[in-house]
Amino acid sequence: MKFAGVNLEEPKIMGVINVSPESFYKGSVKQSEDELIRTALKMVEDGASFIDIGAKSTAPYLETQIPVEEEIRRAVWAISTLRDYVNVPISIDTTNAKVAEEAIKAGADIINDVSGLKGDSEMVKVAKEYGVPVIICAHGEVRDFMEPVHTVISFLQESLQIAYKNGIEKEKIAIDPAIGFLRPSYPPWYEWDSKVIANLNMLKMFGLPILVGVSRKSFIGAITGRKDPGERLPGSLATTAIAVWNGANIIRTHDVKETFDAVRLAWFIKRFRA
Ligand SMILES: Nc1nc2c(c(=O)[nH]1)N=C(COP(=O)(O)OP(=O)(O)O)CN2
Ligand SMILES: Nc1ccc(C(=O)O)cc1
Repeated sequence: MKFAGVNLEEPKIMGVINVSPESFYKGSVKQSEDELIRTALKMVEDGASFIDIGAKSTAPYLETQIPVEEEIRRAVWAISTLRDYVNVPISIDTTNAKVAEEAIKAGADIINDVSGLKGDSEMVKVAKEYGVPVIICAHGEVRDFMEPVHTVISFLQESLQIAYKNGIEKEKIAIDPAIGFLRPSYPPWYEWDSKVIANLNMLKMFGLPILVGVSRKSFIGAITGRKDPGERLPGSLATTAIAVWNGANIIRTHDVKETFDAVRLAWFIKRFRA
C-alpha cells in the first residue's frame, strides 16, 4: 500500500508543524522562517515521511476562529518557505477549500481535511482538480450513547461516498478516526477515543491507509491527569505503540524522533505475533 508515493509496508510518521499561535500545544507552533525550516529539516532527519502544516487550530475546546484570509496567509507563507527545503510530501491541514487550493499552488501535496470533505462542498472539487491525495477524518454529529467504532465507520463511509462520487480514486485516500474531535457527553470523549484506539483494526475493512493522530491530546491528559500538553509525551508514545499494534499505517505527531522509536518497537514486536 502507498499514499502520496510513500510506501506503507511499514508504518510511517507525519511530523506536525503549526503556524497557528492558538494551537493547543505551544511547542508545535513555529512563527519565524528560520525556526520553521530548522524544525522541518530536523523532522525529516529524525524519520518523518510527511510534514503536516496547520494554519488554524481545530481544537474543539478552544476559541479558534480566525478570518480565512489570515489562514491563507499563514498557510502560503509556511508552505512556500518549506517547499524548497523539504523533499517529503507536505500536507495542508484545513477544512476550507480556498485555503487548500492556495496551499497546493504554494507547493502542498496532500489535503488533510478533519471535516472529511463535509465542511466545505468545494473541497472534493479542489482535490479532484489538482489530483492531490486526501486524508479523510471521521466527521459528523455525535449523539449520546452512540457506539464509537460504528459511528466512526459510518462517518467515514459518508465521506468516502462524497469522494468516490466526485471521482477521487481509492489510491488517493487515507482515513483517520479523528481522535479528540468526536465528543458526545456520554460516553466521555476519553472513553470514546480509548474505544476507537482499542478497536482500530476494525477500520481495516476499508482497505485504505489508516492515519492516527494522538499526539499530546486531551484524552491523554484526562487519563493521566497531566493538564499541560507539554507533559503528555510518554502517554502519546504508549498510545502510538497501541495504534501501530492495531494497524495504524501513519502516525501524526509533534515529536518525530521519540515517535520513530515507539513505532519501530511496536512494529518489530508485532511481526512475532502468533
Ligand atoms: N488528520 C488529522 N489531522 C489532525 C489531527 C488528527 O488527529 N488527524 N489532529 C489535530 C490536532 O493537533 P494539532 O497539533 O494540529 O492541534 P491544533 O488543532 O490545536 O492546531 C489536527 N489535525
Ligand atoms: N484539533 C484538536 C486539537 C486537540 C485535541 C485534543 O486535545 O483532544 C483534539 C483536536
